[in-house]
Amino acid sequence: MTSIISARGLSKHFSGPGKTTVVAVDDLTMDIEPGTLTAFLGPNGAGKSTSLRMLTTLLEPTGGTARVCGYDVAEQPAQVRASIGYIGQKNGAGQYYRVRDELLSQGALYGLGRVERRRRVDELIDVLDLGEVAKRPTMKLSGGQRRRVDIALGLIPTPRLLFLDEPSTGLDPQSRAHLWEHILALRERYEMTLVLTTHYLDEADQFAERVMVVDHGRIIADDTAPRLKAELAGDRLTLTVTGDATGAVQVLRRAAEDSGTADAAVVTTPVPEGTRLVAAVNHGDRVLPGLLAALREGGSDVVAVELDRPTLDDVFLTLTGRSLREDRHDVPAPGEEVVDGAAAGPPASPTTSPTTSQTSGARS
Ligand SMILES: Nc1ncnc2c1ncn2[C@@H]1O[C@H](COP(=O)(O)OP(=O)(O)OP(=O)(O)O)[C@@H](O)[C@H]1O
Repeated sequence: MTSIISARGLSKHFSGPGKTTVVAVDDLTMDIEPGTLTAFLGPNGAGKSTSLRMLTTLLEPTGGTARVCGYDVAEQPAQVRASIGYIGQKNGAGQYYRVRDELLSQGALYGLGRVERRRRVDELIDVLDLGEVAKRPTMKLSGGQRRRVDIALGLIPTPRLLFLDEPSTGLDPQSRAHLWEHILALRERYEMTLVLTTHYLDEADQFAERVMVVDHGRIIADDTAPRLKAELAGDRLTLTVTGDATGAVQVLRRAAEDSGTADAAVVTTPVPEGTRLVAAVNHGDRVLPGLLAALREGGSDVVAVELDRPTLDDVFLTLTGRSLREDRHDVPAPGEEVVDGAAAGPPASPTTSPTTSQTSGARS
């Protein structure tokens, strides 16, 4: 199948403080198949937005090449922009305009005729569940509703490929879940390819078919979430045993080694009932029955068992020695203002700017 995105050695360097260079993206090489949902997952400053901004032609790469929807991002930016949608991190709808009017203006900007424009806007209002707020000015909407208006703006020209930069950041869990329902429904309805960035481990885990883990500008892992978890982070098995735990430690260590885990160390902690033993094992569900039988045979008395499945955070921890959760802190990139709901007009023209709901000035 022909890739809808194909990047080779894409990189972006910025000038940092003094005479330093910030390598924001380093040698990004990947192919993305049409119809897939890919998530770039990584901590603040990992290079996720910069990657998206190069692929959407908002930033000129320092090196490397990329083709998006069959067009070269450097040589044919107008064609790339006409084929994609891009929803940036900031809210883009004009604060004082009513939602429906804002969407209609975007339709006019993209050259849709009056009838087609209305049809498209009404369809998006319906699909994105904006009917109740369609006559309200954007500034009177909740964060989740505004994000849905942003997405509607980005979808006016029916792009085949939609880029979303942190679509749900800052929303409460209920609004996030609601927004995701819409994103998934839109994907199905318009058969779009989606590429998004996120800090949320659960979102990448649950919704993306492919997770690209990014750290310090590089892709450090790229696979489905189940495979990343199975291959890079074992299950965590916790046993509580009474009496002398020496034999149980040996049995557990052997089981962990046999399961092929990268680190078969057993951590022991005294607890009121006896000793708690913790080890990483691969395929804990399959290991557990045999392990319990071996412990019983060896005379160990197991009083409690817990099996924790790995998360993508465990994957990140294995790869980097750091937790994504600890890395998370909301800081703006240099040169970026923190403006909640910053008003930004629609793109200057459909051929000079991508379908964006964000001010499209490059950061470089
Ligand atoms: N215009 C700029 N000038 C200098 N450095 C920049 C600029 N834009 C981004 N950077 C730096 O490039 C690196 C990658 O930034 P980027 O915004 O791509 O990260 P990110 O993974 O999207 O982070 P976040 O999750 O916070 O949005 C960071 O070190 C950032 O500070």
